[in-house]
Amino acid sequence: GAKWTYTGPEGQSQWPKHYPYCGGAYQSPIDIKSDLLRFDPTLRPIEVRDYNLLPNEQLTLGNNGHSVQISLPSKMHISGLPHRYTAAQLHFHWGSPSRPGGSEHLVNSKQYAAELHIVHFNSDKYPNMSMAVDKSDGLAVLGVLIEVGEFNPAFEKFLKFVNGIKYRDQRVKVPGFNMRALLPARLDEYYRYDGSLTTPPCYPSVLWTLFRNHVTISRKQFLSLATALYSSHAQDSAPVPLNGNYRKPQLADTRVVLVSFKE
Ligand SMILES: NS(=O)(=O)c1c(F)c(F)c(S(=O)(=O)CCO)c(N[C@H]2CCc3ccccc32)c1F
Ligand SMILES: [Zn+2]
Repeated sequence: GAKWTYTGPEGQSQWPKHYPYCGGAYQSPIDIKSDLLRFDPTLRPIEVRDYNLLPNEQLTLGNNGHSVQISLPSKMHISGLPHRYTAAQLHFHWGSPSRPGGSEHLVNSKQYAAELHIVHFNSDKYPNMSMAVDKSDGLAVLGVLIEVGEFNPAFEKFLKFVNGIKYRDQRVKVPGFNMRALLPARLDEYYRYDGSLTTPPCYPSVLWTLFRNHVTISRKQFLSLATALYSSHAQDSAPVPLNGNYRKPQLADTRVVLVSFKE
């Protein structure tokens, strides 16, 4: 589609001009405030299946100009939701060295340093992401909030290759690793709400699961994410740094955020 950015003349306030859903209802991310929460005892622990990839199962790590993404094998999936959701890709949102806040979801107006999204599609009903992406029951995204703190060995499995994908449309193969290690320990504690893609075309097609507990990466790891990448092509004369790739919180309207945990 047409080019869009997070700031500037094609920035997020302009997205609805070319992508009408971006100005519509059920938009993500949101600021998850206490007064929106409702405890739901029927919310089961998230069960991730076949997330433990072996080194010989190579993954494609890429810079798509909007984020750093890893394409995921279709054996990876979530069970325990109303339908089976098959993994498609994971990507990140982060801030910049000068403004370290870069998560998309906020919790009681606290913005974290970064956020991981693992995108899945409803493979019970749709053959692939493209057919699922604009359906109200099409997608399920797992969100993990990221803080700067302890070094994270799981993140290092791909962060050590980011210098090979500095520019838009560059891709490298990386050895598979245990994707479960990217998630927090407790998969039974999470926020759940109906929302959208946080990038154009902003389809309201996402069942959001944001884990209650954050994970950490070291300052050095954060800086490699926030300083290594460009949203411009290698041959472009003016390199455009890729950071601050997060959408601002959208109106919750009448939406309730279900929580799987008390207090
Ligand atoms: N925050 S989010 O989860 O809403 C979200 C993104 F923020 C994001 F950047 C991407 S992207 O593919 O890296 C770039 C623009 O689509 C996707 N990609 C999705 C949307 C469309 C599509 C098609 C195939 C594989 C993945 C995706 C995404 F679902
Ligand atoms: Zn995302």
